[in-house]
Amino acid sequence: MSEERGDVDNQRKASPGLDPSGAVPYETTYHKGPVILRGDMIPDESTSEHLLRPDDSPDWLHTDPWRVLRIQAEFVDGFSALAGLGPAVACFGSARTGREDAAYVAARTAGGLLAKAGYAVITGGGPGIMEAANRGCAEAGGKSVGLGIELPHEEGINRWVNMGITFRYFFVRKVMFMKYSSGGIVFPGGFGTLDEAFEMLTLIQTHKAKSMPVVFFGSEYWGGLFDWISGPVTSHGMISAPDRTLVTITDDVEEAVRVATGAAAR
Ligand SMILES: C/C(=C\CNc1ncnc2c1ncn2[C@@H]1O[C@H](COP(=O)(O)O)[C@@H](O)[C@H]1O)CO
Repeated sequence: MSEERGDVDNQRKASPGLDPSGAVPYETTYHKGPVILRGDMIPDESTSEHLLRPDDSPDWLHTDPWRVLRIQAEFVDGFSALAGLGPAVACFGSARTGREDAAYVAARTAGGLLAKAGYAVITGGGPGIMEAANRGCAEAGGKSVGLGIELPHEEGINRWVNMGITFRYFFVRKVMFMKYSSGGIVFPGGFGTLDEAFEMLTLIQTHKAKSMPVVFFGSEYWGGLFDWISGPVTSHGMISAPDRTLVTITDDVEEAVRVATGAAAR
């Protein structure tokens, strides 16, 4: 071990005549960063010995301090991978949409149009709408990004992604969606899609994020939700009238892409 260790029992050797009370100064000094320790304060085990000692149990892996480091590592990996991405639009939508579904066809078309307009497509990297948007983008030669999430029994990132990152924590992944997109297209979906769309809207509404276009594709699917938002949610004062203007609803893929890329007035 590199730290200077002394035999504690031999540290305080008598120095006859130094002090009539018999007290003698400490002989050995142990350095621990900026701290010095002497006498009984010197630990039995040096820092290096502690580091290199095999663990008795791996329980510490499940403690919050260690979890915080894993979360930090996930942010570092995400930021490092995405920092140079360039302009991008997030596409959200159901993981369950079949390949024959009209919404799949629309998302694939949108992915292609976004790539041709010079935008990367960022999805959750899963099946359904995510696969469709990644597929359209990859087919058009664009940057097709999948921000996957570790889920038991899931296949992993779809084969149309050319830059994929798998996250353990949903909230870290959400930061990546927000930080690296300048607009979003929300295709029909369930709880996951609603969560992502409303996260985006809430951050914009509260000015935690810059204002960006959010397009809901599919008026028949989303109409009921927005009738309710424009009706009871607004009349009860739960949102203000301008909040309703944060979203565009359309059935036209080209319009969805124009609005999401900021190429059309909202
Ligand atoms: C449940 C199924 C697949 C799950 N796989 C997913 N992979 C990646 N991202 C996912 C997955 N499921 C949900 N998401 C995220 O939520 C949105 C879709 O959720 P919804 O509840 O289906 O609307 C999507 O945008 C993803 O970011 C089926 O095999």
